[in-house]
Amino acid sequence: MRKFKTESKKLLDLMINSIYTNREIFLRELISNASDAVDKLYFRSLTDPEVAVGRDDLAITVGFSADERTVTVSDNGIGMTKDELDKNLGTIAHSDSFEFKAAQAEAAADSEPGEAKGLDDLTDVDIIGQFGVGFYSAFMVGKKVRVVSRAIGSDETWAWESDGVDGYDIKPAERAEHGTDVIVYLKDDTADESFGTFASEHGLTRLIKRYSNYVRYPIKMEVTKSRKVEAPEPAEGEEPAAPQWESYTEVETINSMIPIWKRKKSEVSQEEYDEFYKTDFHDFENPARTISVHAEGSLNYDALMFVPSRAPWDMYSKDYKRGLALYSSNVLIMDKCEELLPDYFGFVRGVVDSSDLTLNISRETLQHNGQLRAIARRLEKKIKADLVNMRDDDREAYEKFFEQFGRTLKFGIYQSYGMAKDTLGDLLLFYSAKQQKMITLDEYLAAAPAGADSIFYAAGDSLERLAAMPLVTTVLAKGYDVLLCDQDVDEFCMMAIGTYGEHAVDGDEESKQPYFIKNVGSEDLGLTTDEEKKEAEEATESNAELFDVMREALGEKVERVVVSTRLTDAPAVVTSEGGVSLAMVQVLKSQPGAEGLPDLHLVLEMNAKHPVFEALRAAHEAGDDDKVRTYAGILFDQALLVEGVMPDNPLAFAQAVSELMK
Ligand SMILES: Nc1ncnc2c1ncn2[C@@H]1O[C@H](COP(=O)(O)OP(=O)(O)OP(=O)(O)O)[C@@H](O)[C@H]1O
Repeated sequence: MRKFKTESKKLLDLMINSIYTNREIFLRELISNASDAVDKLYFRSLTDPEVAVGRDDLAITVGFSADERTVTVSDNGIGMTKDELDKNLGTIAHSDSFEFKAAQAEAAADSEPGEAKGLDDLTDVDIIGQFGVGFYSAFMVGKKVRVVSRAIGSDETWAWESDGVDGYDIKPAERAEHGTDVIVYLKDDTADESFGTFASEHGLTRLIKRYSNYVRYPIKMEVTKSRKVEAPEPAEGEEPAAPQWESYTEVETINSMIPIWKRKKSEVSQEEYDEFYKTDFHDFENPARTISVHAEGSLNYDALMFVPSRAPWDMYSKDYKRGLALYSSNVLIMDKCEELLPDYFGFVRGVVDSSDLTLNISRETLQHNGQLRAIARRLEKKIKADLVNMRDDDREAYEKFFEQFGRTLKFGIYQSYGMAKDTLGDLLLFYSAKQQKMITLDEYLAAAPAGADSIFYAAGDSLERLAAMPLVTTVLAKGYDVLLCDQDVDEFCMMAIGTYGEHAVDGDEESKQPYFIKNVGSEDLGLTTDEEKKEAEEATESNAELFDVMREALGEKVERVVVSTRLTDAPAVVTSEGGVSLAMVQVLKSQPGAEGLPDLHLVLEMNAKHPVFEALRAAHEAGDDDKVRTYAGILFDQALLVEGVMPDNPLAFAQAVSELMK
């Protein structure tokens, strides 16, 4: 027996047991090797007139025997001589494929222009192997592996055999033509693992489809089918016999071969894209958008991405895993590569294929992901551009998209503390109280009165309620629009955006200022003239005694009672100082771990022109402060109710109102 030419058996052991965590990938590795072997032969046929094989003759065959517990991967590729078997399979981490690739790259660099010699000229050749370890993954599932190979142009066949522990034997064998059979003798089943399941039609077709669907040579397998047996015509008067079925076998190509993402967009119909999306991403609806990218240059990759029509049911659960499927040279590396998508575009599904990636040894994780990050950045730009197109060219579709995924975009801004606002800000839609439809921030600004320097919004839990809120109606009455925000994330998102775009100050193009995003319920909107402010301050002062009584009656609930500058119809309103609005506190309260909430600084603002205010003054002047206290409580509670907030003590409110009715 020959010993493995590696420093220690430990390396092999380590490899089999630790590098690959996922045992089923052994088939992917063996098929990739077979694909490399046929690719090499094809390459040889292009340069060596002695080798007469056509591309159509080349194939990979997968077979199994349930009784003998074997899985076989065969190819009619380049094959290996006795020496090559020894060198390639006897030395761990020796990759002939890698050397082949390097040699071709060198040839390409040296060749004269127009001289088709290097691998780069032959885009039809695409070698997958590079580390010289993939083959050994067969020992993760096999107790013995036998490789029968005949090199092209040789009349000798040799069989390499090993149990993957100490070493291997190479002995003469028989094979009709050039190529290689790798026969894996599956390990015995254990209580935890059933290796036998690999030796089944279902098990193998599943793995081929999953990992090797886009290998560019046909992967053939004998599959069992059933057909109806032609029954003889029943004799006169006889009932026709029940239909009989028989099973038969047929060799089928299991993989689909041509990756749809490598085809030019102009050559693929939308129906084909839709079918691919629905089959591969298990959706029953067509995608809302299809984004196909073919990049050549410093980074080479193909990407095919889809925006689903509907958010998957688990989209907003913490178990949802974002990511694009990552292929390298047509072989699946990873189902969901998170690094390829930012969180806020996590709803995008799709595939990226790049032969440029430096894969680490197990191909399951990527060692140097600088390239990956560069691809991710470009994909992000593509997705953004596509969404902008949809927003501008197909507004109805965009609004549907936003209904499904707008929350994700808003979270993206909030979670990035506003950093992502340049990417996402112009994609947002909010309900305009004035225009009564969904609009973008830019559309808000375009319709704003001359000189406007802010974007106003109101947050709460229902659009109807928000539209009727005095805080909103007064701003509308002044000719400004208010964006009505009814999602829990809205106010957080607005605060994270903070400012948006910019405008010239007093017509001076040199000095630009951003538009401030302001909550009508918690910020000075800058809509009051100095005179109005002064008037309100004086009115507050002259009613100081009355307001003291009211404030005391309300205890801790309010910081101050003042005359409002913003009210038109309503008798009173509750606003908040310090940036945290009433609506936001409601959202925070509903979250788990709501303790430690920021202190609210509430202000009861009174409408000095409202008859209720007159009634309060009259009661106070008549010395009836009990009435003042009751009214203060009712006013405060009803102002909360108008904003959709439940008073602390609804019963007391109801009793006070009933009392008044008597
Ligand atoms: N079916 C095959 N036909 C011809 N040569 C093969 C076959 N399978 C393996 N080899 C040879 O054995 C070498 C080692 O294979 P192995 O799978 O361990 O590494 P690799 O394919 O080069 O790299 P990787 O670890 O990235 O898969 C290959 O480079 C190739 O030269």
